[in-house]
Amino acid sequence: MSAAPNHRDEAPDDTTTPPLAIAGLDAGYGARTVLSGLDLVLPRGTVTALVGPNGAGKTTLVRAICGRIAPRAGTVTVCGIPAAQEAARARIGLAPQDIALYRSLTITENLAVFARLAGVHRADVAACVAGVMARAGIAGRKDERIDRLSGGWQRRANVAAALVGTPGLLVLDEPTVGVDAPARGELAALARRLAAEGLGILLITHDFDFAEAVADRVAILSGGRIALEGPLAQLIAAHFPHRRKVEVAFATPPNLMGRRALEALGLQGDGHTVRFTGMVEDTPQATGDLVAALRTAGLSPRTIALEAAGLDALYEDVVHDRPVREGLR
Ligand SMILES: Nc1ncnc2c1ncn2[C@@H]1O[C@H](COP(=O)(O)OP(=O)(O)OP(=O)(O)O)[C@@H](O)[C@H]1O
Repeated sequence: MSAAPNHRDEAPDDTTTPPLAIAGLDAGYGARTVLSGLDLVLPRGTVTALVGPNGAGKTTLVRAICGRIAPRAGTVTVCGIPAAQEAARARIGLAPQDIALYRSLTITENLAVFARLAGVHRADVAACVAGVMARAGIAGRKDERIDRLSGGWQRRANVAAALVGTPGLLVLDEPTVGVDAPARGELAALARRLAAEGLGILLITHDFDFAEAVADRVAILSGGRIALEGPLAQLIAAHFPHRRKVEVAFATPPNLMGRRALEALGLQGDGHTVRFTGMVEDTPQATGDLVAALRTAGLSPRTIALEAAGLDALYEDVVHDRPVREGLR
C-alpha cells in the first residue's frame, strides 16, 4: 500500500477526519462470517493495539481496511475515503508481518523501488527516500543489503517502506517478530515518533509487553467484533476495580493435583509452567486467604507477587471469560 503524492488532494484530510473509521462491519469468506458488527475508530496521532486470539479475524480486518475484501455490511473509511476506492489504499502504509523487502537490495535501493511504485517522480525519488529514512531513523545503514541486517533493522526498514507514500494510517502487523529486546525499544520509539507526527497507527500484535509500552489505546477482537476498546489504564480500572494481578511461582512445576488446586483458585498457567497468575481483591484479607488456600492444598510457592493488572489479565478475562473466582474475592 502506498500513496502517490497526486492522490493527496482528493481526500477530506482535515485534522478531524480519523485515519480509520469502521462502523457495523460484517466480513467473511463464502459461508463463513468472520467479522460481525465490528466498530472501530482510530484517532489521529495515536497508536491502537489490536489483540485477539489466532483466527479471531485480525488479518481479515486488515484485508477489509485495505479494500481487498468487500464488507457484507457496514462501512470502512480511511482518512474519510471509502476503503474500496483506490485513493483510500493510497492513504494506507502497511508494514506486513513477513518482511516485504527485496533481500538482496540495500535499504536505499528498496525504498527507491517503493517510491517509484508509489508514483513518486523519478526526480523526486532521492529526496523521498532520504525523507523516509530520516523519519524511520535508518539512514545510518542505508547502503546495507536487507539480508545482512538484524531482525530489528529489517523491521524498521519494513516500516520505512510503508511510509513512502505519506500515509495517514499506518498498519504495523506483528512488528516485533524476530526482534531482540534493545531493537524492540527502537521500534517502540519509532512508533511513538510517527504517532506524534499525526499518523493513526494500528498495531496488530500478540506481544502484550510491546503493546503496553507503545499503545495509547487497546482494542480486543473477540467473537467477530471489538469486544473492548479504549485507553488501557481506563479499561483496567473499569474492568478490575480494586483488584490486583497475583503471580504465584514455584521452584518446580506442581503435579496434577497441585495444578487442579491452582485452577480451582482461579490461577492459570500453561503447559509445565512454574508460574500461575490470576486476580485477587486488593485487600490484605484476600491475599491472606490465598496464602492459606495454597497451604491447605499442600502447595509451597517460592514467591507470591501482587501487581497492577495488565493487558494479559484483561485479555484473559474478555477473550477466555476467566473472571475472578468467588473464593478469592
Ligand atoms: N481466504 C480465506 N478463505 C476462507 N477462510 C479464511 C480465509 N482466510 C482466513 N480464513 C478464516 O477466517 C478466520 C479468521 O482468519 P484471520 O486470518 O483473519 O485470523 P487472525 O486473527 O489474523 O489469525 P492469526 O492471529 O492466526 O493470524 C479463520 O478461521 C480462518 O481460517
